Amino acid sequence: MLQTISTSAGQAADPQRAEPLLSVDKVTLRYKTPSLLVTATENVSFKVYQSDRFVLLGPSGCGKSTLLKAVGGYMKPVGGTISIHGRTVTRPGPDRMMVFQEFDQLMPWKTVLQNVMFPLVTARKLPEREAEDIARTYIDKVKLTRAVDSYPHTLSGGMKQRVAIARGMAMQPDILLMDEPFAALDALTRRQMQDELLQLWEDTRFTVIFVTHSIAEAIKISNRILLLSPHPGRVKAEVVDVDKASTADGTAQALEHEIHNLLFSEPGHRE
Ligand SMILES: Nc1ncnc2c1ncn2[C@@H]1O[C@H](COP(=O)(O)OP(=O)(O)OP(=O)(O)O)[C@@H](O)[C@H]1O
Repeated sequence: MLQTISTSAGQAADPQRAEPLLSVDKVTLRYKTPSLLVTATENVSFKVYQSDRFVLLGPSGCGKSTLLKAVGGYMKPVGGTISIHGRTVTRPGPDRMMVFQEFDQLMPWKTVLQNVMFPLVTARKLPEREAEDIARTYIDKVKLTRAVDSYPHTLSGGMKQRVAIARGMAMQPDILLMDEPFAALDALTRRQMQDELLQLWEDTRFTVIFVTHSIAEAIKISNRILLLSPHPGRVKAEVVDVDKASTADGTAQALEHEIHNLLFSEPGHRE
């Protein structure tokens, strides 16, 4: 099992899949505030392939969300490049849809159907009829058929996250970017949503980058995990073939233990 962990700084390549969908190459990301310059990530490299369930994992402040924002095109690297299908990312686009942790990412004055249709009509410029058909398909996939005409304030947190996932997936992006989408849910709903996400993946084999600071969630959701250390975020190791490890008896716990040690092994570090 331990051979699935590579400490070669996010460069683990899969010879079976030569062309990565996304390449993050030596990326440094900084925030400028009036009083200081914060380096969120430094020299981070990784590759994401078609149908990967790629997890960015690390303690609070290691730059997971910042990396996701940069892949989304909302932030420009001060060093390095991010490219999709070989084209440098310079701005947000419908090829990268984001799902956030917050439950208020839906438009409260629109129904579930209207929320899911919105980017299809505005960004993809689809006719209403076609947008509605696609939206209904994805609303069915996330098991919200009966709530299609409901407004967000009448839905539970888990249902709202399902709508956000349906809205992202309906756009059929190259990559779905998920920033701790289940972190604000209760433990039971969270587990249920993880199972549903995996079922959706079995169904459509979409490519997803998923941010979490839960090691157990990372192991359950992913096929590959990038481990980041904080202040500034640097690649600590990459775990490949996670799905094989997590389905073998007792291996998931051993892997969880191993990842925990890798992430929190520095002297004096607190979780
Ligand atoms: N808008 C901002 N302005 C200045 N600094 C920021 C800003 N957003 C994040 N940072 C800093 O950048 C670093 C990385 O933050 P980021 O939110 O990407 O980490 P994270 O790994 O996603 O953390 P968490 O798990 O707590 O969400 C932190 O030191 C944070 O304080």
